[in-house]
Amino acid sequence: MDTPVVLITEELSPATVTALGPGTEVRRCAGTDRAALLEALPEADAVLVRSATRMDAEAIAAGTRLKVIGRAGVGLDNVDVPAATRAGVMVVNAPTANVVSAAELTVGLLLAVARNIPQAGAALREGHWQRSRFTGVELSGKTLGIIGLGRIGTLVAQRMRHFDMRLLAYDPYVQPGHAARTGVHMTGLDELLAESDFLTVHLPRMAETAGLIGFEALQRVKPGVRLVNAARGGIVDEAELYAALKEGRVAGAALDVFAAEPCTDSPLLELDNVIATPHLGAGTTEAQARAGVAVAQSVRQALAGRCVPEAVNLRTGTVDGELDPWLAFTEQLGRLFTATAAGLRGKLLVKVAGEITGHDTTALELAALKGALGSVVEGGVSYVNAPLLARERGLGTELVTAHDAVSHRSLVTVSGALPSGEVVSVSGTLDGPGPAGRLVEVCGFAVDLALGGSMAFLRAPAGPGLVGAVGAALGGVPVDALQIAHGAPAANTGDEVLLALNVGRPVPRELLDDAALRIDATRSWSLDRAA
Ligand SMILES: NC(=O)c1ccc[n+]([C@@H]2O[C@H](COP(=O)([O-])OP(=O)(O)OC[C@H]3O[C@@H](n4cnc5c(N)ncnc54)[C@H](O)[C@@H]3O)[C@@H](O)[C@H]2O)c1
Ligand SMILES: O=C(O)CC[C@@H](O)C(=O)O
Repeated sequence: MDTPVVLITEELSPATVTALGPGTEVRRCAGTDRAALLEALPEADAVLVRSATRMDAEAIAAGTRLKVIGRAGVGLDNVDVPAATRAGVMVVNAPTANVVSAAELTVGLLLAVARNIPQAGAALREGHWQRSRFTGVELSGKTLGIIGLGRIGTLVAQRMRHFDMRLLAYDPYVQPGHAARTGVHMTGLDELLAESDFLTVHLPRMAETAGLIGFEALQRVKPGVRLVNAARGGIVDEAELYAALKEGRVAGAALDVFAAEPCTDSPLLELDNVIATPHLGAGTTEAQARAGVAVAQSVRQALAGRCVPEAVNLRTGTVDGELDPWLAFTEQLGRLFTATAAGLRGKLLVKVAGEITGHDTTALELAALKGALGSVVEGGVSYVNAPLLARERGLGTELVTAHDAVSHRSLVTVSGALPSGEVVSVSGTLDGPGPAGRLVEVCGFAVDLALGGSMAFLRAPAGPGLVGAVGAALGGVPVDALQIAHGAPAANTGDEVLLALNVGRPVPRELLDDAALRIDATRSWSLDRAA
């Protein structure tokens, strides 16, 4: 396999490249230079961005080899996650890496907007010693309204409690118990706006939150309120905020984020009662190192074909390391299932039995689906888009687990019913020495062959001379192993047997047809080495 190319499009901590390790080729381009980005993406297996690179549908489509987008930070508003999911591209972020830094900046902005610190400092540099002009207000005894009590909102609450502030929060998705433990009283938005002396916003930017603090909300604020936004631009309507600041209804604002960034010419920047920073919430050495390393580690896992706990568009969470070999193996079973069933209909049942059920095996359902769809769906199938592609084809999946795997330590079976009612199933295990898995059952026939490489199967009436006839038909195709498998006692296989072969190279269809003809096979199929 070629060395994967990781494209870095923004300034990231040097620790990021170290964490990517020697097995990747790092390339760089400026994510804000659209033409350069679109030119570099087609060769990238992974792209690492912060908030300034727009990974929209066009950019994702340009990344024809792209397997993962790593966002070294929290917000994903610059990444089109649905477009990535459709394209089978994993999106990973570093959801907790910079929350402390963002909360600390918020605390700094609250103090700065209360005491006019930046303005007073700037005036002093210009030679003006103006003490009364910059008289501020205390935080102690005042009410702080926190809009969005998630990770950062909570850290801000925990810190501001020590400034003797009364804490209110508006967040319809937070449990009251969490707020109570943090010393915060939950309210409706109107009550919070009416009662707060300081407001701080900690929401993601989404359709629902864009413009949330707009004309109506700013009409309802307590006159003289001071507002901090270190979350995302656009949640506070900039034109309405400007008007409210001019009128004095809002006494001051501290803004770290803007609707369009970089932002150097907003009318807000001309107001004396506005202080601003250039999106510095995550701008600390610690946060950058944490975010870079976390996202680099996730990207490495994604490039190695593993499930990544931090992936935002993947159904599985953490996958135990011990389950890793089972993922690739179950994917192979999924491929063999599709070849055996000659199609995909209705529902794919993934049964996991035995010792491995001691782990969370949800990812095996995805692995089977990825394998099952891989040979029949054009374009890439990944853990990310497999559920979507299955839904589009009306294919359901179900995972069932059983404690006991009968004669194996652990066993995975992928099965499904054909329109005729016939059940197709394939089972395999990784029991035994070595990493290679064994195929132990195909449609009720008990086999014992290595699963992998190229295989061929013929189902035919039992009788003499089967092996010779098949061998003669396959001619020069090297046969590594051949078994005549009989139906398991409970299987409804009649007087048929299954000839199952491990072959050294893919069997051309015409040779398999010839072999089938010679032994009156009722069905024949093959599995080629996975690409
Ligand atoms: N300035 C910076 O550099 C910087 C750094 C980190 C994060 N951020 C921004 O801060 C935001 C918050 O980060 P977080 O880690 O706390 O996220 P989070 O997901 O932990 O918290 C967001 C909270 O908003 C709430 N919420 C969602 N929709 C809401 C709505 N319509 N009304 C009220 N509440 C709603 C959620 O329930 C959640 O509790 C991020 O989305 C990111 O955009 C900015
Ligand atoms: O500095 C950055 O890249 C943005 C940080 C922050 O806004 C985030 O969403 O993580």
